[in-house]
Amino acid sequence: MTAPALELEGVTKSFGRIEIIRGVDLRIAAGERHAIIGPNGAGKSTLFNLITGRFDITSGRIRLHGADLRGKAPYQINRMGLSRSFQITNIFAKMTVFENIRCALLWPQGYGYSFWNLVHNQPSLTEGAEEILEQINLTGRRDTMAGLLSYAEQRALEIGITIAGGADVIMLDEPTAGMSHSETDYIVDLIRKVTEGRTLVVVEHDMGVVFGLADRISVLVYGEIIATDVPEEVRRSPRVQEAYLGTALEAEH
Ligand SMILES: Nc1ncnc2c1ncn2[C@@H]1O[C@H](COP(=O)(O)OP(=O)(O)OP(=O)(O)O)[C@@H](O)[C@H]1O
Repeated sequence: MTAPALELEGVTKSFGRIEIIRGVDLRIAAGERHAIIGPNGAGKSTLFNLITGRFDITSGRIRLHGADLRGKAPYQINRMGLSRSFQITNIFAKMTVFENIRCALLWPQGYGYSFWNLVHNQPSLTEGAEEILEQINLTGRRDTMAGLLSYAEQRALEIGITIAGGADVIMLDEPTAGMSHSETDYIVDLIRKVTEGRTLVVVEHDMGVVFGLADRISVLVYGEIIATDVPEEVRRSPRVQEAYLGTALEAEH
């Protein structure tokens, strides 16, 4: 049997004396699109930061394709095939869209930005960058300064940067935050397209996005997963309704 793309076993995280993540077990299969939802302060961002190596876990295990992530730095986890979004802060506003993607392609090859000139004309990088631009629908904005893109386009670029390294597990933290309905639809389509054949873990507040995108959903409440299931079952679960979804779905309308 192949190992899950991501596996959490009894994961806890305490800040000082307060336990924020309280024994999370989760298995996400390769190719699955998985959403983590829950009320404010439930610990979603903390869990995200534990998986990506930004925070150390207090106890438990996290495995990526069977490999234990304990003690690994975020860049090492990235090289093991997991890439996360950093919202728009990862974008170089004064570089073009194309240059942003090409930079992102350089990182996993071990080049720093100081080598930029050396690789300026490397054809495989140029081709790779063009391919990603196509996937994120920004070919027409190739030579635009990233800082001049619309908000939704910047988020699309951010997703392009996230997938550029070739990671097969993609983690997105609230990819549609602050978007209008039409921008949200645009980004959801794009996420669906670029995560085809990859594993997606998404933390998201917009229930329309979650139910439209996820194969399975985990509901985190006070640092514990109270349900992991397909969207219909999660929606039907009385426990989830009571703890979270009733109010979250009402907030949608
Ligand atoms: N570095 C930290 N030190 C101490 N407490 C923290 C730290 N980071 C988060 N917390 C606390 O952990 C709890 C969970 O926070 P977290 O941001 O993970 O929740 P969340 O589910 O992502 O919330 P939201 O939906 O509002 O983004 C909160 O009570 C928060 O105050």
